[in-house]
Amino acid sequence: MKLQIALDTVSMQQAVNIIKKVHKYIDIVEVGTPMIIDFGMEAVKIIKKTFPDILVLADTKIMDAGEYEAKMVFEAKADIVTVMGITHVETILGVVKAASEVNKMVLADMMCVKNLEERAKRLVEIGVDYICVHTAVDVQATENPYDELARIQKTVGSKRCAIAGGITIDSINKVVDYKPEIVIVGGGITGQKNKKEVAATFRQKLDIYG
Ligand SMILES: O=C([C@H](O)CO)[C@H](O)[C@H](O)COP(=O)(O)O
Repeated sequence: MKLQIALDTVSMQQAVNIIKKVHKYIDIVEVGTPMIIDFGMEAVKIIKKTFPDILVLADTKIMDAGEYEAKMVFEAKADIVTVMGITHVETILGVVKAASEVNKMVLADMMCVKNLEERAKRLVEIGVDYICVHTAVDVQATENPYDELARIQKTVGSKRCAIAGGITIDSINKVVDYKPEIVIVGGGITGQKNKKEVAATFRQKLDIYG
């Protein structure tokens, strides 16, 4: 399992400082959607240049103009781009086309998708690399992604699963049994005082379960 740290509501300097602290424990850095709105693809370029050995995911949450927008993301040297699983197949096909041309990857964010299993199968068929169950920040007070993880793991297998949305060191035990390929943690690390120690604990948990 890969640990992805989501950097959402931080400045560029804060982002670099956090990555320096947790670098040895994480596999993927997510340039979160708020950072992309704030800094654009410069955020991706700076992080990729500063930490060339870490995979960078740009959480663009593409909904339209899939090929065009994905090309911009890969030109900025991101390794993974996100597209909304609920959007048109044509848009997702465009994102997949852009990724395949540069041997990069696509994660589909399944937020708000109702026919989860059916849609997940279709997206894998058309070339999406990861299917991410995701509880939006705005509804985390009442919802969580764990039931959807169980459903998606059964549908597409652990290697194609990703999960995000309010995961903490106290809730990681609800995740590891399903062995999702990518475990995405934002506030569960960035919102903690002892970010390095918490990241190390997440790493230890994921490594125990494989
Ligand atoms: O994608 C995200 C959200 O939509 C805000 O952009 C977050 O990166 C994702 O939810 C992970 O962050 P936490 O929920 O704080 O773990």
